[in-house]
Amino acid sequence: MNPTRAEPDDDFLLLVGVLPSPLQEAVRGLTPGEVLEVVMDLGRPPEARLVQGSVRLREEPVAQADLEHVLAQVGPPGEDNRAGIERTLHRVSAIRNRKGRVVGLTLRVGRAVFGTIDMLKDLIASGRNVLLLGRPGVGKTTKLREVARVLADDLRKRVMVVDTSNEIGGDGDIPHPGIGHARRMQVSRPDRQHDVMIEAVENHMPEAIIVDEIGTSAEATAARTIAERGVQLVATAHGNTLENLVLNPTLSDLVGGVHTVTLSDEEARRRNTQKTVSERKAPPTFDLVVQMVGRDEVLVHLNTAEAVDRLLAGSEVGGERRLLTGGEVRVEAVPHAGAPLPPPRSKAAPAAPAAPPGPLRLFAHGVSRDLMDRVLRELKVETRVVGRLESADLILTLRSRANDPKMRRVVERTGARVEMVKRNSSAELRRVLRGVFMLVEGVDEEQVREAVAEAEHAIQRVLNEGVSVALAPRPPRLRKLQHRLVSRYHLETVSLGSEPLRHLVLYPLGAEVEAAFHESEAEGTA
Ligand SMILES: Nc1ncnc2c1ncn2[C@@H]1O[C@H](COP(=O)(O)OP(=O)(O)OP(=O)(O)O)[C@@H](O)[C@H]1O
Repeated sequence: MNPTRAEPDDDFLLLVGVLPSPLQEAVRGLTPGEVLEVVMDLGRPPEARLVQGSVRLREEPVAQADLEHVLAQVGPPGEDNRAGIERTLHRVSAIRNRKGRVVGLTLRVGRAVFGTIDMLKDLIASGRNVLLLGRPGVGKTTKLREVARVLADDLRKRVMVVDTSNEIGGDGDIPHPGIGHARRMQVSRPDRQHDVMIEAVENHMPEAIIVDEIGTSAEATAARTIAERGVQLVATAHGNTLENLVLNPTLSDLVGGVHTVTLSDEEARRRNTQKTVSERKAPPTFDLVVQMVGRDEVLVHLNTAEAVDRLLAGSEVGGERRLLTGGEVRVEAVPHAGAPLPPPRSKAAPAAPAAPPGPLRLFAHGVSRDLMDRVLRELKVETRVVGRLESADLILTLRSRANDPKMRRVVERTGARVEMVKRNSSAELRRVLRGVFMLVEGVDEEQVREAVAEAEHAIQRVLNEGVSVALAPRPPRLRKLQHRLVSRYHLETVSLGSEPLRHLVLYPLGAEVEAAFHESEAEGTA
């Protein structure tokens, strides 16, 4: 049996079937493709969580008998408090009280989604190790399942899925067709995942290994062992962004690990830094990191080593944004900025051998090349000025030439970013390029770092917890920088208060924000 696009709906009915009958009726009334989870908490009305928001399934609260009804269908949850429904991809997770009795259930709809990794296919096919990051529920497991199928069926590799909670290959001993011909190893207890990862390499000669949720240092070590044996590893890890991972002492090893080193006075002067700095310790286990911003939007770090080095040097990491819209994949370069990377300090900490994605490629369209070169030198940003429109990641165009049909055609094809300058003056070029590279004039680097770190932390909280978060008061330039960072995640921001206490507040997606408050920083007028 091959999975088809229609199959999830048939599978969906199997999940509906384990619910008490009044709830079955309510869930059947919903559009299957929009249901992500059914949530049943003792003493509260049951709910369905949808792609957009959630709905109550009935007013009457969930009773113990309702929970027992579901558990009788799916069997007792394992040590990870999860149970499955045989030959489906659904997952039922239990919440227990202090005495061990189940008082809540989350029934997650699992789906095999064909084509969901179209925007990552080249990365997967490259044979390099890929780590997927993203907030819970963003669709990491669904992508990983399709990675297994594509590697096994389309690229004809010997693939082994290490399936700790049977989430990738589904419940039961025969894997779900969603993983294609990939083989699957079940894991008896979650704390054995690292053993099974090693067992997979030693006993079954795989060319690729797929693992969901690397979360412990034993698993990080197993991942390194697999990578050292030349087996391709595609995995997910706890953590939403590369920054989270680097700051996580247990998992930072996946991206090379971090240690603190003390520089000589001369070296510190040369780099213009403090004497004690954080540096990457080793080559990363994963060559590429894919940060899932949404189901159909990712930020790819094509060279983990370089991205981590930039992060530790306090610079913008940049990357490649990929978007799937109407079946088309659009790729845009996200420029990185800040000080150039320090050279490797000694042979003990070499840079990873992976091919670097290179600096941002810039094309001057109607803009004086000499002037642009001069401003770029002055701003000390790392770019390569290219001679062909087709090779550019970023096109700097004179406003009067912005509608040039040839340029528009190229942009449509390459997805290059276009920035406009009103006139050929160095002040204007400086203004635009500063915006592109997020350079902030008149504030010291430490303040910039702090404002960026604060905004990133808040973004994660808003995305994970769905709450609004107020940032500390900042001067207008830093608020503008924070606003720009937040807007990449399509979150709402407003500025509140008056100077010097004016500050940004971040709101979750879709929150109703009073239009009158809308952030003027967006237009750069603050
Ligand atoms: N491309 C997609 N199309 C339709 N549904 C999807 C898609 N991606 C994910 N989903 C649905 O969204 C929900 C969450 O997906 P998934 O379990 O893959 O997320 P996750 O990031 O692995 O979450 P967690 O970290 O909590 O395990 C599931 O109900 C899944 O079926």
